[in-house]
Amino acid sequence: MKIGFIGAGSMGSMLIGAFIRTGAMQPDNIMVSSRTPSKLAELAEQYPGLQIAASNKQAAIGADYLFLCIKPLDFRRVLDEISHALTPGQIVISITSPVKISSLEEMLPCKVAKIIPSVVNAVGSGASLFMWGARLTKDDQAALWELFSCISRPIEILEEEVRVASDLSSCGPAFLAYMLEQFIEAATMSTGMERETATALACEMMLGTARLMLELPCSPSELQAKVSVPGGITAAALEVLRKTTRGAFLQVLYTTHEKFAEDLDRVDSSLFPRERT
Ligand SMILES: NC(=O)C1=CN([C@@H]2O[C@H](COP(=O)(O)OP(=O)(O)OC[C@H]3O[C@@H](n4cnc5c(N)ncnc54)[C@H](OP(=O)(O)O)[C@@H]3O)[C@@H](O)[C@H]2O)C=CC1
Ligand SMILES: O=C(O)[C@@H]1CCC=N1
Repeated sequence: MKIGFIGAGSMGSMLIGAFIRTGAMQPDNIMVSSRTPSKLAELAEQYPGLQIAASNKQAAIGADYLFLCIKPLDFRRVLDEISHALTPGQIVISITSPVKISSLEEMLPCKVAKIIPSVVNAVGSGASLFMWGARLTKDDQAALWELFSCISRPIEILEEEVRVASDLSSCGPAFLAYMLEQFIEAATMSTGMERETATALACEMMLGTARLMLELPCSPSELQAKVSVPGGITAAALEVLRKTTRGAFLQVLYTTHEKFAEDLDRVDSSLFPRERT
């Protein structure tokens, strides 16, 4: 088994670490290439046995799975480097939402899957969003599903809904971290509570909230009702929160979708500069 990774940035390193820690991959089976050699050296030091490729092409040659953990506008260059080295039986996994599966299938001779991870997969939590390319067999799909089950909860989505799904699953940790930051800041500033204590309380609360909603299960409104004693403190504070944040997430989604539409155009022009411009 050979597993190639191109791109050892935030997500490439996260996936490698998560797969190794759960035993889903052995370092000896992994070969990584990236632009900045120091990041590769760090990974090799962290995971003895992990192989550093001299080029993207070397990472691609013979890989059963080849993960492309690069940003949208880096695809053209990387695909040019690796496309002739790939063969029909290999599986390329792209983790990048605005690069369409059909574009990858047009440019590569192999099978393609689009799987969007989330930073929280680092702790075996969160979802991974699955979109299948047309050339994958049922066995390929089952094997990829099993692999990602080791680090996440795989969820199949339509490629057309990748933006909103990624907003919830992959951008979501940043959005919620921002809100927790506000909450913690308010707690420490208004009462003098230690930041460490406030952070621990907020994090435990967030973990428990998500678990309760999934495991009871209960809806967000049901959970609000459970905590809000009629005429009590939570109900009063929720009113303030509703007034001050109403419509915020609509604005958030509007922003991500607008940026995504621009990215789709930019990626398309970079992948097919002559044909489609
Ligand atoms: N961050 C997140 O939470 C999530 C990100 N994604 C998607 O994953 C993709 C990667 O994101 P992320 O890891 O955060 O980005 P990073 O910038 O952290 O990582 C990208 C990596 O690709 C490397 N790279 C760039 N060009 C080349 C090249 N020509 N050959 C080889 N390596 C190259 C970069 O090298 P260098 O170190 O020199 O810059 C960098 O290490 C993006 O498309 C993003 O949308 C998806 C889900 C969640
Ligand atoms: O910020 C970004 O563009 C990426 C996409 C999903 C999470 N991070």
